[in-house]
Amino acid sequence: MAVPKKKLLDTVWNTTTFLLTKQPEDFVESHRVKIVIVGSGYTGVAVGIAILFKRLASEVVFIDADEELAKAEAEDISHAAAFLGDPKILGTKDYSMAREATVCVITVGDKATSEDDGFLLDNNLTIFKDVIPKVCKYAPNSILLIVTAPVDILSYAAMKLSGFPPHRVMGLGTFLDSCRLQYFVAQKLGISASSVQASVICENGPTSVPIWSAVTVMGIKLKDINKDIGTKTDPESWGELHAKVVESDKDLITRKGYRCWGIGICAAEVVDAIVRNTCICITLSTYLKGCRHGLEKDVYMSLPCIVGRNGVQTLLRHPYTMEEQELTENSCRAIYETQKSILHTLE
Ligand SMILES: NC(=O)c1ccc[n+]([C@@H]2O[C@H](COP(=O)([O-])OP(=O)(O)OC[C@H]3O[C@@H](n4cnc5c(N)ncnc54)[C@H](O)[C@@H]3O)[C@@H](O)[C@H]2O)c1
Repeated sequence: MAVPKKKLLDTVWNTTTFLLTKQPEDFVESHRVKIVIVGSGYTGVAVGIAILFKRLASEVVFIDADEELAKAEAEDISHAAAFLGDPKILGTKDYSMAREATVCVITVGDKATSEDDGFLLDNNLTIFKDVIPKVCKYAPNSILLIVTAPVDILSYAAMKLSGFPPHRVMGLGTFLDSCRLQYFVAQKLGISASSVQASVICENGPTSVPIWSAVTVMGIKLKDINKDIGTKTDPESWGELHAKVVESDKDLITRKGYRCWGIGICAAEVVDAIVRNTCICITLSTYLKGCRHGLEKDVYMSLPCIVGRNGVQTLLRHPYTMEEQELTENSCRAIYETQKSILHTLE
């Protein structure tokens, strides 16, 4: 309906009041899916982009101690928000912006580069002691997805520091390692990665365990064709592919200075499983109460998990071979050896 010219000129107005009958501040904010990403470095931004391209969130908040970085990254992406389903994208150092988040992805990390894993753990643990309580204060019902390395130890620390039930704290663990093994196996066979099922479990690190007994193509076990697959006596040296998986991060960092895309895409897949309650089965670092894997200690390590709206809903019971079971116990022990050095600081 046309507004009489006389009436408009008589009222105080600006372009917005002229164009819209209701002011933006009167709009009701209903049903938002807010995803918070703590850490706006290479990894955090890759996670954010992957989430946005999948249109999983109506709001993505980047939180970083370097507020200008977080704001600039959010703004850079926002300029093309029209092609991402018009989400709200914000950058801040203010943790109150995490309020009512569905998922909080933790990618904070110390900038210092050191070959010493103990140094990395100490520094990142100090950051976690600062960051995790703040996130949990404002997003007490969220699910925490830990990406920061060493991911198994820091997922355990995050569970302790948050006070969240273990099913709501998970680490990205060996999810990307499983994808990498799937990719390398597919390359060797000359077929597509999505036609191959492959998983790597336990530590996200050198003691990770490739489950060769369950590498399949259309249900056909490669182990039924080559009974020595992945072992030292394997004439086809499939085990080299696992070595490539373990070396992947180092290799990419040597060649391009950092790595972020694979991890970003995997993290978005987990967020997708939570937001849409898809109940997919993937290898994630999850809480294991003592005894389950031959060690009477509680640890976080990767196993095939069913993931949905409540986080890790359940675990898959897998019939591992004797050799795989033995390697699993070794890996579990290796994780606990590192974890025990920080236990007293978490009480
Ligand atoms: N599991 C994996 O496969 C995998 C893959 C990639 C990265 N990562 C891990 O993710 C982490 C981040 O890697 P990156 O390459 O993005 O590093 P990065 O240095 O680019 O980013 C880290 C960000 O954390 C921020 N930060 C540091 N301390 C903070 C604090 N107290 N509060 C808020 N923000 C803080 C920094 O300002 C920085 O922007 C590392 O621990 C890395 O090892 C793991």
